[in-house]
Amino acid sequence: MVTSGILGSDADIVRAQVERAISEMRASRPVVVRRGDRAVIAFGVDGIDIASAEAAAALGTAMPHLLLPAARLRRLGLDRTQPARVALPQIAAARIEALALTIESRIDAPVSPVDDIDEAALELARLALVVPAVVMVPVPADAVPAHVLSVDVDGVMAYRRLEAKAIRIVGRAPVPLEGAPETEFVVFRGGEGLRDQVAIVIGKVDPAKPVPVRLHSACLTGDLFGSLKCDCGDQLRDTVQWMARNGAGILLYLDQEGRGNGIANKMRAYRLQSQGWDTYDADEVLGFDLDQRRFDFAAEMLKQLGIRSIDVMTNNPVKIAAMTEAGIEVHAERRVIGRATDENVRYLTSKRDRAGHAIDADALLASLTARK
Ligand SMILES: Nc1nc2c(ncn2[C@@H]2O[C@H](COP(=O)(O)OP(=O)(O)OP(=O)(O)O)[C@@H](O)[C@H]2O)c(=O)[nH]1
Ligand SMILES: [Zn+2]
Repeated sequence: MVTSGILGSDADIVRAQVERAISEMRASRPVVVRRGDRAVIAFGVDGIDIASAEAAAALGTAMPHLLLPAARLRRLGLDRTQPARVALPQIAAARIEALALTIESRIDAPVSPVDDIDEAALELARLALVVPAVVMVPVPADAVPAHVLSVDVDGVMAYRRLEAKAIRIVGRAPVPLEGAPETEFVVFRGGEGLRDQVAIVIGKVDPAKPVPVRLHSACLTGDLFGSLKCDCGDQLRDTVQWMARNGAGILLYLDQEGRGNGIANKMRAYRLQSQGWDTYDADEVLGFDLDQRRFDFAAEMLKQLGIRSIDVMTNNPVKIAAMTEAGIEVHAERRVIGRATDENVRYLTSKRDRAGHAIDADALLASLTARK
């Protein structure tokens, strides 16, 4: 049913609810996740207020549980590919922290499968860029306090897909760059969590031919500050210069810091890395899988710029597959390699070995040795 009201159609209202729920979760406030007459009060573990979780438990009739993603369960010693629940007879802060966050913990109780409400709560945590671990307190639907925001399971699960299409241009202007004077920045709003995404259009792009395109996920440390821990800054600048020299291209600068985990979680992962963990294991300790990113909204940006066929500049097979799946023809692939440093060699070889990136790590190592 489509009705017209102050907030728009029914679909617009559902979208607004999900966006508000993301904001609540980021603020460490509880959210009610509902389906029909089932209701569960969800508390993201990141910044959880134990007193309010206890107050919610006092309203409940069923035992609360802690929801953990597969990556975290693996770190706790279980061979899992799906999330699971652990019963919480009490809302005990120390136990929740041990199960959800502590490095060297082990699972301490049997786990059970998740349901649709659990899946939606985990998706909300991911959209909110908080650690994907959630305390779930089932309550009777009529016991839910009016001031706690409610969100519907189907709305949450459909959100990313719908939002990818809802992206739109909100501003554009010429921004001459060093070495690429004929450049335009085109800002889109939408996609995951309504963030702003930027297409940097270099030179005169001809949509009738395959266009050189790089999808570049934001890396504050590498892109802006020249961090030695990754190769992002080199990839960014080298691509822009290459496009300018070769006539034209588009760099999509995507607000997906930390492989989609957000800057706070990337710093938590870096802290673990400084204690010896590799880039993917560090993310797993925090409950994240290899990569949280989706690129469907990036394909939509290209379509709105009139681009249908691209020469993609990446080493990442997931980016290539995502373009093809979203209906963008990948005419050719070009690799983008930054400088090897003592600090990023392990990161680059991990990307090759664990995420299948097309990185010639032997050549990188040789270039590192040659420079010494
Ligand atoms: N979680 C996490 N993210 C990282 C780490 N190092 C870099 N990143 C992020 O990884 C992403 C790298 O983005 P890209 O260079 O566009 O993508 P890619 O997957 O490396 O693929 P390429 O196109 O081949 O470069 C950025 O969002 C960085 O912030 C890390 O150690 N942990
Ligand atoms: Zn980086």
